[in-house]
Amino acid sequence: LKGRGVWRYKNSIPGIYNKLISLNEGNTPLIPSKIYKQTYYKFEGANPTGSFKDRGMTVAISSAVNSGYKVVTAASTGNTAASAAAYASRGNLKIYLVLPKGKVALGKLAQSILYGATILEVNGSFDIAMSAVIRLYKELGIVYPLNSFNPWRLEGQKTIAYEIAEEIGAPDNVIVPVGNAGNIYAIWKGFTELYEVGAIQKIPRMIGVQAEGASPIAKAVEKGLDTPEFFENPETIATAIRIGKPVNWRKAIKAIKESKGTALSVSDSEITEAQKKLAREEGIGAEPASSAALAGYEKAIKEQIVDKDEKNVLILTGHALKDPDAMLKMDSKIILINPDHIEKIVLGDTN
Ligand SMILES: Cc1ncc(COP(=O)(O)O)c(/C=C/C(=O)C(=O)O)c1O
Repeated sequence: LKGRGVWRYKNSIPGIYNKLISLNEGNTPLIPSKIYKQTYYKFEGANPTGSFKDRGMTVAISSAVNSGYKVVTAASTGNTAASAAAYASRGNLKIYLVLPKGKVALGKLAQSILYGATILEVNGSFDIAMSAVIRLYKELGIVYPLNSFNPWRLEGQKTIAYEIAEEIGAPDNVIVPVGNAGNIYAIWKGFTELYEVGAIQKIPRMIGVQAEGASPIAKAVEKGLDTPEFFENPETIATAIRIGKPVNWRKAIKAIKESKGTALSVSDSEITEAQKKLAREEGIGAEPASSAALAGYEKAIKEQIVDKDEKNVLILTGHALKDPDAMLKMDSKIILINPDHIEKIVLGDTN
């Protein structure tokens, strides 16, 4: 495992790990944009279970195993579930996933089943599932909570910053989709650690992007509030970030403020258009919540919050395959043909 992905940075990850539970996560592609001169996409969909969650899960599950836990649990909008289930099976741990019934994208539910997790469904939002896990952990203490208030998760996720800096130095702006708000803080923490040891000369501005119907942090930043107004019934097609009460909101606001960044929200239609643009112009398949990064980026350019010619990195947090329903709803070119006449179609198809 030496020299691979997240554990290449073992010395900067706190904790003693006699045993590493790893799927060689990390080392994801940094893809230059065809559209914007100095814009890059950090494609986290290339991780073993298809999202950035694997970076934090390898650390959290390794920590659970090294601490002798046998049972782990996580509430999730889907990607944490898929990742936790994979790493739990890798680490021979029993896992209970608490999921909002009917609100988890197909690919993620399928993965959670595939990896053999016990799935506890609740009627209600992700936030209801989250509060159940917190109560379970506080009352029982025998289960190990894997959500992103678990500091080990963020220690793994901060390696996103390390990889970016190694490849292109410190960007001017980093645009991150925000749900439970751990990742924007983790990435900021990574850049701050590099800055403190002199590896980079400036810390990028952290730009958080939320879906309008689930945007407590974006609204708090826009209104200059210290405490966000939470969303009782968050709603967006970007189900991964359909979170009304982010557990890490304090950390996210700290990262945004200290980096002189900001947070903004985008509509579902802007997210859908961005997902199409990423795929059909950049050749990159990202799920709706990830595409919010491009929607937010283009809105930030329009509002002169960022300059498109600066060195900017968008974090594409999850693979398009996670949410097949979102793709199937898109305009498509499907033509039923008589196979004997295929040349007519192709020769006649001028566009
Ligand atoms: C694709 C994708 N993009 C962005 C986010 C937001 O990251 P955070 O702001 O650190 O929460 C998530 C989060 C998912 C969960 O919270 C979960 O899986 O339970 C995600 O899956």
